[in-house]
Amino acid sequence: MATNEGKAFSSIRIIGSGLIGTSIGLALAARGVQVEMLDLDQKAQKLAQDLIASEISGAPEVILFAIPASALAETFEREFALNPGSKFIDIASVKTKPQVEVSRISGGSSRFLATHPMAGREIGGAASARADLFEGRTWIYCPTYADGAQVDSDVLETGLWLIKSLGATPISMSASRHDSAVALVSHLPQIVASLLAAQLKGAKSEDLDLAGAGLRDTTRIAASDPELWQEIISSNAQEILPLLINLQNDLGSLIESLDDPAKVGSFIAAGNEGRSMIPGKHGGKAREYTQLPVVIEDKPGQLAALFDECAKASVNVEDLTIEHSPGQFTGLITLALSASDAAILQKHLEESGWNVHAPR
Ligand SMILES: NC(=O)C1=CN([C@@H]2O[C@H](COP(=O)(O)OP(=O)(O)OC[C@H]3O[C@@H](n4cnc5c(N)ncnc54)[C@H](O)[C@@H]3O)[C@@H](O)[C@H]2O)C=CC1
Ligand SMILES: O=C(O)C(=O)Cc1ccc(O)cc1
Repeated sequence: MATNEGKAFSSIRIIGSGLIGTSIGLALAARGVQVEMLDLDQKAQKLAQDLIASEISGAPEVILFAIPASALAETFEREFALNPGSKFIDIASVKTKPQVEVSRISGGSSRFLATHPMAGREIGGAASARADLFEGRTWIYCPTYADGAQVDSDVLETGLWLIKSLGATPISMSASRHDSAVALVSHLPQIVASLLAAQLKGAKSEDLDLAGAGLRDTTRIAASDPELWQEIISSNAQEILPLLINLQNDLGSLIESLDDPAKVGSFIAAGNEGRSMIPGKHGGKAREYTQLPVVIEDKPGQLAALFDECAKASVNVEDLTIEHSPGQFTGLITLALSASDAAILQKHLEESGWNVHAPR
């Protein structure tokens, strides 16, 4: 069925039974799609297939490549020759290279949709897979090739259905635009996290014992797979290079200015500015919410009671954070709401005797 939600399908072969392939397989099987998992590594394939507990009958309607981009050309060529009636999708982290390689194969371009879910984890493998990995995330797709060729509409509609049924938001983009955007928002952060974490080599363990959330937050993705990332960075080097040169210049300026407090402050302020530009998890412009702090007692049922008050006041809580230290008898809940809802809730909580503080 072709609708504005895309074109549903009933069977898929997923080649690559790692983090992304297995996550897609889990989510599709939960929506009733028959899923066959393949992998060069028999153990990975068996684990993924056991987790997904599904099988296909007949030729797959869709073949999805969840493998490193370096393996795509050969795998696509083989599968395309064997399954001329199927539709082909990939999810690799770079998009120009797969499109160029597929377009070398006669008839390939129109049957192949290059896509990239902007979601993942730093730990690969089927064991890390999650069916909800793509919920609320953006997922880029590239319906047009650099030479002007177009992906067939049935392949496109099928890809859109897959993306939407996994809870992601599809974003259409050219492959070159994609590669330039992800150089900044994905590849540069990976490089910086890796460089930062590498500075810890040889550090004293008693120093590392002092590490707080800041070091963990800024180095989480430094745990990523070197083989996968060397390939991503090498194939997008052209887009990454100018960003690294900017970074090198900024680092050089900081080194020159370390004894100038005003200049050091302006580096930190520039970081505040950049950080504030990162949108919410659904993509799009960051929305400013009003933060309403509420101090609660550390006893069972307090959080549920607070949500009950939110329901009574008919306000919509957009987000919340909880700060609580072990041994402390209170916890700080910060609710994110629209400015008008924050004012309504503040009044309601004050009248009901809650320890609510001024919104900010
Ligand atoms: N890790 C992440 O967060 C994200 C990764 N991606 C992309 O997804 C793809 C897969 O990445 P992960 O699932 O993280 O890696 P992974 O390492 O968890 O899984 C990759 C799997 O592909 C298999 N494989 C490699 N070559 C193969 C071939 N020729 N035929 C069959 N199987 C083959 C490997 O044995 C492995 O099981 C990569 O292209 C990556 O750039 C995209 C978005 C996010
Ligand atoms: O773990 C994270 O936060 C990531 O950002 C993972 C990731 C890795 C590779 C991609 O192409 C997209 C996303």
